[in-house]
Amino acid sequence: MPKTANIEDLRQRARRRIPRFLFDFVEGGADDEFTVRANREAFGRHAFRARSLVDVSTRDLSTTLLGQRLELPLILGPVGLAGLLAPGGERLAARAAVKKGALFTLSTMSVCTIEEVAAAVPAPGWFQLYIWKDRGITRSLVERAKAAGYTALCVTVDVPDMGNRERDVRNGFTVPPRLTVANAFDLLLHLGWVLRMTRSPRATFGNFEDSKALTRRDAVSVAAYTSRQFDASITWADLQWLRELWPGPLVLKGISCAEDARRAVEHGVQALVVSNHGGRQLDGLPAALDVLPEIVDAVGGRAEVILDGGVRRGSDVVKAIALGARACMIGRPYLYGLAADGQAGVELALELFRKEIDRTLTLLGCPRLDQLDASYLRGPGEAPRLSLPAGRTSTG
Ligand SMILES: Cc1cc2nc3c(=O)[nH]c(=O)nc-3n(C[C@H](O)[C@H](O)[C@H](O)COP(=O)(O)O)c2cc1C
Ligand SMILES: CC(C)CC(=O)C(=O)O
Repeated sequence: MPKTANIEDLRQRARRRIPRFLFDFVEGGADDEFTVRANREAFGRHAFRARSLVDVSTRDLSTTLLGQRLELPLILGPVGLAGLLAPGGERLAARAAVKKGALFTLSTMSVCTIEEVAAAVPAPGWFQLYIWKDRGITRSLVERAKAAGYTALCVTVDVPDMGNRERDVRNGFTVPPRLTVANAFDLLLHLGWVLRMTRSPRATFGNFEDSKALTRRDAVSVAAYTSRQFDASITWADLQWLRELWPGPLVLKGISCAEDARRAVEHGVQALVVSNHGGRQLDGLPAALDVLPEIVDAVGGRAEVILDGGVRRGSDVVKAIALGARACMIGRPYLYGLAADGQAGVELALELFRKEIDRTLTLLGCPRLDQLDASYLRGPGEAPRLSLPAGRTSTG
């Protein structure tokens, strides 16, 4: 098999290794997937301004995030159902993050439980919260995360209801996944995945008893399950309630305009994730990278800003940090690794990023990540657009 040179190669490996309905769940976005594509294309509108004759013989890729030192400026974003890609998927990804000096965020909607992931690593990372209509359940999630030692609560604010994921509708994707006439051939082609999953203790949302009880006969779509549970009535006022439950750092994920960024800071949020949920929620939102400068400006250093969406290259990370992000969050890139080769695949994804960030800093003439600023970029209008071959989001 040819060597895996970049994240796109890892994506191709993942595509071959898991059933189509699962790959589509990972890959897909909402409606026409305009925002999914926009996230990626935005990076091509920024070109570098490199400096020459700078001593770049040693480089420093480290950063600090909410006081924690990271060897790599990368956060594995919260991802529901990662445990369907490989048995124990969330545990494997959390271990890979620790090994490579990145940070892991566990989703409320994980297959492994809050406690299982915490027990798999020396110190757990962040816990991502979806607010349930039943506040007793929400409270219990926060208390479990606190007891298990998660270091920050990352509240996702862009899912009052699920985005319209048409690939999942078409594929009839359910939790737990079901054998149907339509997907029988797909499953037959991926017997390795079927066998691997028979070793998995569960294929549903592990943190919830009602979900754990779901059988293949009463399987539900992700949209139906979350619509029943997620609270679409939450407002800024509810953050105060969360503050009382969670004394540690609070992160808001899914901020996409300056007004909300300012409000988040006024509510004492320590970090915010500029994100459109990887284009999976409101289709038509601009690329996360395009709204980053407006948000960095609105925050004015009063909170840490993280860029999430479309990051596929080390050079993307360098561009986001030059525009004021402290770190980048990645979703699909590490899921490709997990699907392709379990923990080793996630480590490979992170190693590809590490090498690319390192090489970019070297060639850019900026040996330290913390020295990056907008002077290392030529913005849209200042430089010709860098474009990939038609229809490609990366090479490979
Ligand atoms: C399969 C999948 C499941 C996701 N589940 C969650 C989730 O449970 N909670 C959440 O806040 N974001 C979730 N996200 C969004 C990611 O955290 C992240 O915002 C997005 O993937 C970033 O875009 P990228 O995939 O281009 O890196 C999910 C994304 C994917 C691809
Ligand atoms: C399982 C889902 C609720 C996770 C999610 O937020 C997503 O798919 O984007």
